Parts: sequence; C-alpha cells; structure tokens
Amino acid sequence: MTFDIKVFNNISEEGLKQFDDSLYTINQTQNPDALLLRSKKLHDMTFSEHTIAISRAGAGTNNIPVDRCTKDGIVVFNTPGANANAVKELVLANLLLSARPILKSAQWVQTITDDNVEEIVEAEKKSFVGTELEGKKLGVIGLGAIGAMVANDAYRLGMEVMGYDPYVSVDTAWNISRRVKRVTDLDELLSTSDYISLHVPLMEKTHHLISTEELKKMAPEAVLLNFSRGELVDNNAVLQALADEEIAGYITDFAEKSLLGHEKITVLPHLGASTEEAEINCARMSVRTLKNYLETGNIKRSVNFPTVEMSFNTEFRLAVFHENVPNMIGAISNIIADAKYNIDNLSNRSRGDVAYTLIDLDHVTEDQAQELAEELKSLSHVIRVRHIKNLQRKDY
Ligand SMILES: NC(=O)c1ccc[n+]([C@@H]2O[C@H](COP(=O)([O-])OP(=O)(O)OC[C@H]3O[C@@H](n4cnc5c(N)ncnc54)[C@H](O)[C@@H]3O)[C@@H](O)[C@H]2O)c1
Ligand SMILES: O=C(O)[C@H](O)COP(=O)(O)O
Repeated sequence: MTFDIKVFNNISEEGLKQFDDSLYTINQTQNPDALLLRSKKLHDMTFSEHTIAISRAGAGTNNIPVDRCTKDGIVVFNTPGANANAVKELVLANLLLSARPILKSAQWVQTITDDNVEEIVEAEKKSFVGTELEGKKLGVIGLGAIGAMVANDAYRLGMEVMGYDPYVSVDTAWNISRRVKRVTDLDELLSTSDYISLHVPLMEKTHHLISTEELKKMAPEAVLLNFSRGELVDNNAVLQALADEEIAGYITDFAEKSLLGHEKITVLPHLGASTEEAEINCARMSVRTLKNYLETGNIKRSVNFPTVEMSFNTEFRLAVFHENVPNMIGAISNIIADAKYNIDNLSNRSRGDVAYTLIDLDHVTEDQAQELAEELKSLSHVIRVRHIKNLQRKDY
C-alpha cells in the first residue's frame, strides 16, 4: 500500500524528504490521497474521491474550500506558528523603514557623481530626517501567533503597544507581554495608534475589516501595515484616505494593480513567509501532520475537524467522520457488536456540526475491517469511513 501526495507550490525538500519511498509517491496519480500546498487556490478544483486530506504548509487556509472539504470528510490542516517569526521580522523591518527614509536616502547616495561625497552627504542629510519608534503607539489587530510576537517585540523596541482580539486563544494569551494593553474597543485602537498592524485571518467576517469608516477614525499621521491578506483592506478606500490625507501611508504584502506607483504605498510580493527557516518549518510540520493522519487517523492541527489522538496498538482502526448528532456512538458500536467484534479502544470528539470517532479493533483481517467500514458508511449521518492498517504491527 502506498499514499500518493499531490504537491503544489514550492515546498521545501526538508519536508518532502520525510515521505519515505516505501510508503509514499509524489505526483504519480490523478487521484491523490492528499494534497500539500502553500498559496495555490483550490476553490475551483474538484477533488478526487480518493483525496482524504489537504495540508497547507502555512497559516492562512482561505485558498482552500474548507466548508466543502468538511462536508466531504476531507481533513484540512495548517501549520500554526511555523512561519510567525518570519512575518514578525518583516513587519518590524517595515516599521523601521517607514519611520526613517532608509531606502530613499541610500538610493540618493548612489546617485552622487562628484568626488567630494562626504561633503555632499553632510550637507544633504537634513532632507532625510526620520522619526523614532520609541514612544510611538502601535495597534495590533489579531493577537495570534504573529500578532503576539509583533506586539511583544514592538514593546521591546520601546513602542507603546495595544492589541485587539476578541477571540484570542488561552495559549496565545499566555505569550503576550502584560505590557501590551488589551483593548476591547477597536475604535480606541484605530483612533490612537501611530501604526496599525493587521494579523487576522481572512474570513467572511474580516473581509474589508478596514474600509472608509475605519480609515476615517485613524490619525492623519497613521501608517497601516497589512501582512495578513489583501482582502482585509478595502484598497479603494485606502487610496481615497491617502488622497484626503486621512492616513499617512499603507504598507502591504499583497500586490494589486491599483496600489502600484503610489509614493505613500509600499507593496511587497507576498514575502512574509519567504525565509529559508519558515519554509523548512512549514514543510516539516505539514508533512509530519499529514503522515500522522494518513498512517494512524490521528488528527492534529486541523482547521475543520476536532483534534483526536489515540495511541494505535491494535491491528486495525476504523476512522468515522460523521455529523454531530445524538446516538452516533451507539449506532456505530451496535454495528460492530452485531458483527461480533470487540472494541479495544474508542475516542470521539466533535467540532461544530461534525464529529470524528476512532475505533480500535484487534483480531480482524483486512477484508473484515473493510466490510465493517462499508457497513458503517451506510449509517445515516456518516460522512466518510476509513479502515487503517497498523503499519507498526510486525505480528500481523
Ligand atoms: N504575509 C504572509 O506571508 C503571511 C504569513 C503567515 C500568515 N499570514 C496571514 O496572517 C494571518 C494570521 O496568522 P497567524 O499565524 O497569526 O494566525 P493565528 O490563527 O495564530 O492568529 C489569528 C488571530 O486573529 C484573531 N482574530 C480572528 N478574527 C478577528 C477579528 N475580527 N478581530 C481581531 N482578531 C481576530 C484570532 O483570535 C487569532 O488570535 C493568517 O491567517 C494569514 O492570512 C500571512
Ligand atoms: O498564510 C500564510 O502562511 C502565508 O500567506 C504564506 O504564504 P506562502 O506559503 O504562499 O508564502
């Protein structure tokens, strides 16, 4: 038995080499078992019935039709935090670049043709006076893996930092310095910050999170940084706010034609996660997560199914994806009991409208496990069933 993985985008070899040849092939069939990708857009793609998992080597999953995947029992994974440091460093670099005319002045020096360079620079440096970050106010919207790091390090640079995140996870909250002021009113952050940095995922609720109304609340000297997703910001509204001098600048990692060639807008080519370290971290984590799921059925770091991890010691395991409705465990157990098999271990967790149940069975053959899986598939409210052979069991 082998799993075929369809790989899109530039995934680091450090991750791909974790797929050992005896169990995995890469891009060998039209019906892959799993997809591995970065920013490739999958919304228009029809998935093969064989495809049971999609792993995003990165944070944002807005390029994946997650709701459709959930309905089809396709588990979508991402790599939380694996590229956060890379994004944080790029945000900090852009804060510094925006406070002082570093690029402009360096470009100017290169244009000097006279021999008395020293004299010219000393005379002209007054045109390149900047400001300092120390004492300035930074507002961070979204205090997840990236936002928390940006907030902490900006504080260490001497900035006054406030953060807004009504849904912050307990784990992340622990990592945020108590010096970072938590605000519950977005307007307070918008109206008092010198710099505003966005670190929220793109969802229906966050589309155009920053538009005319929000821009009008910002200070005329405020600079908006967007290293999260282009669609979080209404670009037309930004162009208008800059023309009306309602804000001072916009720095974005998401290129769009209308933003190019504007002296107050810096556009980068989606570089946030493009460091050697982040690419390796993301590739390794995404491959590890995928292998764990394909080989054991254990789910960890999924964005659409619950975390379910159970040590796998039996010969076979059934993995049942089902709707989160009453009496599913009863119905599943009845089928297994009627077939006279003994359940060795069972774990069930739900997440929203769906649930996932792992059932471990010993003393069954592959044909018997497959037959049971087929029977379970016929139950109402069941979305998908896998039967998984324990590849670590040598006695089978
Ligand atoms: N530029 C890049 O290359 C790059 C790299 C990595 C991530 N990203 C983007 O950055 C986003 C954040 O990444 P992360 O790793 O920090 O994710 P994360 O899931 O750790 O953090 C996101 C945070 O946003 C918060 N949030 C959600 N909705 C909110 C709202 N309406 N207002 C305020 N906070 C809200 C969540 O509670 C969470 O704490 C990703 O979804 C992705 O789109 C971009
Ligand atoms: O969400 C992410 O992780 C980033 O946008 C990185 O995207 P990339 O992997 O295509 O560089």
